[in-house]
Amino acid sequence: MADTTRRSTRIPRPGAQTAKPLQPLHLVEQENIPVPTAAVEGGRKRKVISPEPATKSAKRPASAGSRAGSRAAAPSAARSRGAAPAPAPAPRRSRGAAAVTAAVAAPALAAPTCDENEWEAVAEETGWAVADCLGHKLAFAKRADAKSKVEALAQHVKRLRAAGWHLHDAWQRAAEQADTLTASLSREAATHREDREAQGQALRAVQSELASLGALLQERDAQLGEQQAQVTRLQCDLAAAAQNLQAAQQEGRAAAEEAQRLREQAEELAGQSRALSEMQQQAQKYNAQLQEYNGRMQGELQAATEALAKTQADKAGLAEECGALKGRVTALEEQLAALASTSSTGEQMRHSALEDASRLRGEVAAMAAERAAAAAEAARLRVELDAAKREVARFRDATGQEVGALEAERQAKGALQSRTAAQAELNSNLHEQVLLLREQKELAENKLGKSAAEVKKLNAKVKKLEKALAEAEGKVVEGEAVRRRLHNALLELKGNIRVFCRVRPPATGEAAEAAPGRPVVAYPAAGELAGRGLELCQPAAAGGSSKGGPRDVQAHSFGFDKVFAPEASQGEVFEEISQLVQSALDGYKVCIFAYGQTGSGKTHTMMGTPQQPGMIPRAMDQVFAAARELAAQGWRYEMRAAMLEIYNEELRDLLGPGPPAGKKHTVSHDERAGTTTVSFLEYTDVSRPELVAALLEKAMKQRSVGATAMNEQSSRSHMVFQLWIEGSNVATGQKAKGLLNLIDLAGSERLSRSGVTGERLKETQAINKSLAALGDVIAALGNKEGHVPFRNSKLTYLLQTSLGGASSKTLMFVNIAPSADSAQESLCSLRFASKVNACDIGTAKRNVTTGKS
Ligand SMILES: Nc1ncnc2c1ncn2[C@@H]1O[C@H](COP(=O)(O)OP(=O)(O)OP(=O)(O)O)[C@@H](O)[C@H]1O
Repeated sequence: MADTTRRSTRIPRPGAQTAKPLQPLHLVEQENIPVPTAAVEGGRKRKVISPEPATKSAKRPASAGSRAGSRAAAPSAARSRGAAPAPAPAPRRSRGAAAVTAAVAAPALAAPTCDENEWEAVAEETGWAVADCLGHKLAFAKRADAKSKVEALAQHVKRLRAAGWHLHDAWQRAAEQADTLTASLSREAATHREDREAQGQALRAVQSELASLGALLQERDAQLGEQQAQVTRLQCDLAAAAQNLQAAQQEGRAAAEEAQRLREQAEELAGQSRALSEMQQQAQKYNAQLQEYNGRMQGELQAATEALAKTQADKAGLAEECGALKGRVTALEEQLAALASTSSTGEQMRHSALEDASRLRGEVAAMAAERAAAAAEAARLRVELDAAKREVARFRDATGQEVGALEAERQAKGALQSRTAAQAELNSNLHEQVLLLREQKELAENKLGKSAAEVKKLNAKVKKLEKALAEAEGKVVEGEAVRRRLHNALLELKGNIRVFCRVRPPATGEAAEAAPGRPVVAYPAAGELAGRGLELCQPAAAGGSSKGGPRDVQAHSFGFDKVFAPEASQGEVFEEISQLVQSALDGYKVCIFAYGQTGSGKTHTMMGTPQQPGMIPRAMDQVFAAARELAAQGWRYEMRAAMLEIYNEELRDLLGPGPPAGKKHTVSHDERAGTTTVSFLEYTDVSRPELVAALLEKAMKQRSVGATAMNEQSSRSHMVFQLWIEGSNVATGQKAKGLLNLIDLAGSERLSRSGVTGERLKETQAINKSLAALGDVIAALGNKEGHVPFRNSKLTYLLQTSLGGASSKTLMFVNIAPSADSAQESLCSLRFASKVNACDIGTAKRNVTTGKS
């Protein structure tokens, strides 16, 4: 960390460090104002800037006076011993050496004849500076006499002695101050080391906390994912169960309806069955009656048939008898004829025959009567038979009808019985079905009950999961808030003004060595400055020569928040600023500048090329990607972009047509809302990432590009890219308004080196003025001054709300060319950047934040 410059004669004036505002150093050098050279030119000079020095410097004259008094006493004592006047004291080399030199040199200042105030009298009298006195050549008038010559000589010697003592006093004061400064610097270095270690520890703690938080977040994300998948599965199951339940309910309802219908049918059938049973019983009764009647009829028929057969047998007997009687009559008539023929005998015989005949006639008559009676009896019997037959026929008819009816009834009964059986079967089937359905119903009801319980369980589970989900979401949101807080704390810990140095690769033909084997830019590979330190070697020619003779190279060490060697890719550089870009999404106002001499790689860093996109396109990609990621947590973003350049202290819109003729862009601030508006500036909605590339291309084409001696494509204007980000979280109601300013500053260059005249000279002067104004603003902010000179340039006025607010974060890239030719410019840029880097360090706010974190 020690300043390796060998220009040890540059002893700072006390109090100059804080009182002097920052300016680009090439300007400082032009003004020839001594610049305080601290032990380390770069590096963060924590707690250097404080209001204290002003008070100290106010008190200083008194102590200086007392020192002057004590110093005056010593030479007087020496002079009183008559010692010869001492030559001007030699420069002090070290603290110990100074003490020795002071002790030894004082007696050597032999008896001067003038005192401490003598030089002031001489200066007052002559109006000379010490150098004038030392360089004054004594000249005598041609005719001057020896006395006047001696007097003049004595006068001159007196003045020289006074000058000598004055120089000696000045040297001694400087030596004392150097001692004090060295002591305070070493104390501060120790404090600084301790601070840095403490901050390093805090930073490591925060980083590990961040890492564990990140891991926790990832774990939570994974758990959330699993839970969501589980919820989805359960919801599917639930839907399926609900469908099953619905189907089961429908089935149940249908089954109940069917059961009801079957029950009704069964009841109807049971009624029918009962009616049929009654009918059957009646039919059986009727059948029995019919059978009885039939039996009776059969008996009667049998008796009638028997009577008929007897009557017919009687009739046949009568008919036989009648035939036998007829034969006997015939035989008697023949006998009578035979008797008539025999008269006497005949007569007698006739008589007897007559008698016989009359008896026979009687008998025949009796027999005829008998026959007639038999015939009558037969006729009666015949009538009776007919009647019986008719009765039988009638009975038969009746019986047949009855039998038919009975048969029909029997058939009906059979049909009824089979129907009853079928019905009974159906009934039993239905009964079985009813039982089955009842079982099914019970099952369905059970299932329904189970499903309802399951649904209840699932609902409870869903509710639990929803709660867990809400909790997890809450935790994610909380995690996001914690991340934002930690991210902010980390950035604050790192500093609200941070400086990165980037060294571009040497161009073809560019000499990158200050001396053989000594590269112009070297990077400490180990120690505290590894990765963030840089050593610039200035070739002798660029550094000038010293009084002590020609020197070879001058080495200057610097430390920043990060140093990127030429091989660092755009991606690696962006990685370091991505957190800052994220801050814009979190509602911060972010400014990222690229500062450096012409051709040092500012535009390459900010815009890049299509193959190697720079910070602006990468920042846009990140903003869109992060906005997409945050959408899952309910964040919605609206983005508007504008691009403008500041050329010769005038604003020009790079995306729109600009103001109408005769008008100019004006910048106005709304202090309360913390917003800035530029009149006639086109704000383009860039909610779609694909619009950005076209916008950037359009802007780059419009940007003023002119040729200078330093860079063929030198950008002579400051280019400002602004992205307004408005986010709102529908879930939490949070709102964030961020602004991202990405600024490619115009190339800084010393007028003497750029060799420009006319318009270019005017441009260069405007650029230098606005860069100096930027330095002033940063210094005033760093010193917590009451007045910050934002209005001194259009650039600082435009960025007022982004640079000065409590929620602003600033990063400056200092771009360096590695060539020997550019070493002086690089030194100026690095010194400017070092002062910017030192500005915000050691502020109360930062310490409190660090303590908290
Ligand atoms: N990191 C790098 N890697 C490769 N090439 C680079 C790098 N940085 C710068 N260059 C190249 O160096 C040249 C000058 O760079 P650039 O134009 O970015 O400088 P500048 O600082 O913007 O200059 P000016 O102020 O004049 O605009 C360009 O050709 C650029 O491509």
